[in-house]
Amino acid sequence: MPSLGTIMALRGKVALVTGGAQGIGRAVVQELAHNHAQVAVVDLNASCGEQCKSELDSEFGADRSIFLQCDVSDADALTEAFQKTVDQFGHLDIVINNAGIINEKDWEKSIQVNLTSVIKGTYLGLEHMSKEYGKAGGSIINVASMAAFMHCPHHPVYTATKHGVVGFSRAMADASLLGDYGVRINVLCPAFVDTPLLRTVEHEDCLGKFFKYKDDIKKSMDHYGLLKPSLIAEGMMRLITDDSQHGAAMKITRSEGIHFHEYEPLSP
Ligand SMILES: NC(=O)C1=CN([C@@H]2O[C@H](COP(=O)(O)OP(=O)(O)OC[C@H]3O[C@@H](n4cnc5c(N)ncnc54)[C@H](O)[C@@H]3O)[C@@H](O)[C@H]2O)C=CC1
Ligand SMILES: CCCCCC(=O)CC\C=C/C=C/C=C/[C@@H](O)[C@@H](O)CCCC(=O)O
Repeated sequence: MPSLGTIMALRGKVALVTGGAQGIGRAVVQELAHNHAQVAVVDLNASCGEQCKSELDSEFGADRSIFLQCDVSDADALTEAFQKTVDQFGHLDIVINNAGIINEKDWEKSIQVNLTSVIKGTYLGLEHMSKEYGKAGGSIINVASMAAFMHCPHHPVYTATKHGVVGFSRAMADASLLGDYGVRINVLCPAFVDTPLLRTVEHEDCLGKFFKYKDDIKKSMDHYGLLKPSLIAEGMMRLITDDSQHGAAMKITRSEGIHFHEYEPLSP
């Protein structure tokens, strides 16, 4: 049951979620709509996206969401998706750069989707929300991973992209303060979550030369356990609605639940 505070915080707000048609993004889209936000679901997968839109229409009405089929690694397409969102709903308040893949074979693609697109999505979010562009402010949450705090031998490029997302997001949070953008920027780092992404590790096309370690990955999943996408959505709602959160790295694990990485203070 959504809290009155969350509904108050999100009613009239417009959110854009990349990778919103499945997995973690789908859970976040559901929670946003449930709390009376309007949502743009941006996803490469047209069939999943149309299914998601149909479900949202049935539960919340056709005016609560749009589905925009888009490859986030295509900068022009992503730019168009942001503009279509603002054209449809009039403004933008929340951006969740969530889309991500595991592909150690076509590792350049992993970097394009998991890091370059998150950078582009952050900059597009600022163009539509930052006071430096005459806008009213907002909130950006980039999705990294607990892989950003560990180094796993079976997906080194994926690990690199997630380290990059954390570093970029925290640096942009500092820039937002310095430049008085009025935009809070945070990063969310889940452990293993029970979504279709985890099933990609069964395919040699995704793990490439590291496919021989796939049993090791499964041991990690068994050891650490799988989280439900709904718990990640709960953490996302906290980052969206808690105005005190800026530059934070939220971790979500089976052992510690929703918590935050504690960074050493920078030496003066
Ligand atoms: N599942 C897990 O164990 C964890 C996932 N994450 C991260 O969470 C985010 C979401 O992952 P999941 O929901 O698990 O994955 P998922 O594969 O279940 O869903 C990802 C969605 O993104 C879409 N997508 C993929 N490439 C795209 C592209 N180029 N353009 C637009 N949409 C695209 C897919 O169509 C899919 O609907 C990713 O950034 C992932 O790295 C982080 C930690 C753990
Ligand atoms: C190839 C599979 C990758 C799937 C997508 C992911 O990003 C999975 C998440 C990657 C690693 C998860 C590690 C989980 C560790 C936690 O459970 C934690 O308890 C370990 C303590 C480290 C810490 O809290 O800093």
